[in-house]
Amino acid sequence: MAEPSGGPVGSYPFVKGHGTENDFVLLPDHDGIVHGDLSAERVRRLCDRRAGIGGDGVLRVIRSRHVDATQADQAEWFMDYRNADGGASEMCGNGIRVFALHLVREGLVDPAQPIPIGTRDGVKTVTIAGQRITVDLGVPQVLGETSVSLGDRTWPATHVDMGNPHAVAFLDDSADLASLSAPGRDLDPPQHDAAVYPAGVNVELVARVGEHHVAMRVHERGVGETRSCGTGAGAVCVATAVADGRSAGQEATYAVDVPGGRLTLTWTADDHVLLAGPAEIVARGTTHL
Ligand SMILES: N[C@@H](CCC[C@H](N)C(=O)O)C(=O)O
Repeated sequence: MAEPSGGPVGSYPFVKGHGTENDFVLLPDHDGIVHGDLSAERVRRLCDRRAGIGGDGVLRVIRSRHVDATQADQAEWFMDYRNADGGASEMCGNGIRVFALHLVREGLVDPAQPIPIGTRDGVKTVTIAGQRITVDLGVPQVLGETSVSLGDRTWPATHVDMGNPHAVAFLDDSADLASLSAPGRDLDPPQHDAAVYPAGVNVELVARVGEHHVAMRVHERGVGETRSCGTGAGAVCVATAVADGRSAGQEATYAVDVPGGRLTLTWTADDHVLLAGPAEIVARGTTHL
């Protein structure tokens, strides 16, 4: 039974999961009849960490044919991703790994085969090998230099498009990522060039840890600081490899430490970015939110 606004009345199922502590509320809505247009207000209620279930975003689990018929012949399932503020984004690298795990747990796909999933950035392929869930994020675009600021500090940043927009800034060797906010506090929203990013941006602040090993904090568009960002880690891999002088056709792999764990990123010789790491489903239930 649908509300006039297109949302549901009564209880409906949800699933909670995370990838390196980037956490999501999944809404099974296979044929698009439970949640209608899925309003921004409903997404905000679900993601609210005090009055709701809590999450960095919502992943509606829906068949591609109900969202984008052009993807339906390649991918049965579509990840309808929304940021915690209710806005849509093109892609979510951790979300799609959690989404694939959910499809497997529900018996909706064969985990032994590559799993194609539709997104607003086109079809992505996920593969599962034990605890390691890998998504091919596709071909990155390095779009030049910009800058980002936090308080009275400004850094040069690399503009990387991973399907969604990113600004990657490297801190001085001596800089401490933890010092970017008061102890136990989240990052304030970094300032960016609105002319470069008219639709907003995800900002990654990066420190080198060792050879082919970096650490990052991220402030996500539409969310705030999160414990991890998969496309952000992909952008960091690309910006770091460029800074390290990677030449076209050369494979580069980086360990990327995030507050919620570690991701492994590979920029392949054929120019794709692969994001690998763990994902977990932690709860299933019903909600009336
Ligand atoms: N956490 C995600 C990215 C989610 C979307 C982002 N906030 C945006 O607005 O582009 C990831 O793991 O990639």
